[in-house]
Amino acid sequence: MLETKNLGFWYQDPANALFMDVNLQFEPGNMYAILGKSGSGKTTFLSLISALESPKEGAILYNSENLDKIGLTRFRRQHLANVFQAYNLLTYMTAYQNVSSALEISGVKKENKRDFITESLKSVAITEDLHHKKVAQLSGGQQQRVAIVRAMITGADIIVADEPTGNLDEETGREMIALFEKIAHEQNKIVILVTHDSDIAKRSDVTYELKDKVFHVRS
Ligand SMILES: Nc1ncnc2c1ncn2[C@@H]1O[C@H](COP(=O)(O)OP(=O)(O)OP(=O)(O)O)[C@@H](O)[C@H]1O
Repeated sequence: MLETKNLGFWYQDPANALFMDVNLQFEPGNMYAILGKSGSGKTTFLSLISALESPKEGAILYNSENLDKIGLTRFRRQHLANVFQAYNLLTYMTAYQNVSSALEISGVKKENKRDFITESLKSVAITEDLHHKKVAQLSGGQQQRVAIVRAMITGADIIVADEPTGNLDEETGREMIALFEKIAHEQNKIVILVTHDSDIAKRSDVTYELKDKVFHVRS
């Protein structure tokens, strides 16, 4: 479980803290949505639980251990995968090569790497005719799916994404949400999505809304 304990954060001035005393829990098997007005601090919160920023107050624990103690780099490499808004793909490489490089970077060993990559791409509806196309030639939704495969195959138990449906049409956005849901429910991962998309909030298991510096649980 990932949890925050009395977490507080500000950039320059403590008097202008984005949030204080945040105590939230994120459990495997659930998809979480984080909502809030533009500028409220959602992306900042995601940076904190992704160990890209350090708390100004309080702590973030993973399986009861402080991230500082686990080591921020180690936590990021072993436990967390980030699906960035810009998809974080190597655009000059093919879909297949992108997944292959993610395996190499994360140090995950697979006996039959070729089959594993092919099946992983097929599992998110990237058909075989697309596997050897450069990702720059794929549609936004297809690129997003390749980015999700990259996140899935690293073996990370926590998948985070900032506005994963932001650049997609409604139908592709819905497919993406279904995919994240599947990762949470079938692979027992913690999925945390920052979003303005009310469809994601409806489909998520738990929604936290950041309002007036406080996270509210929305049912
Ligand atoms: N590196 C930084 N240094 C100083 N202030 C920052 C920095 N990054 C963000 N901010 C400020 O912190 C506040 C929260 O920003 P953040 O990006 O977390 O909000 P958000 O809720 O994700 O917004 P949006 O929905 O528009 O993406 C904003 O007022 C922003 O200008």
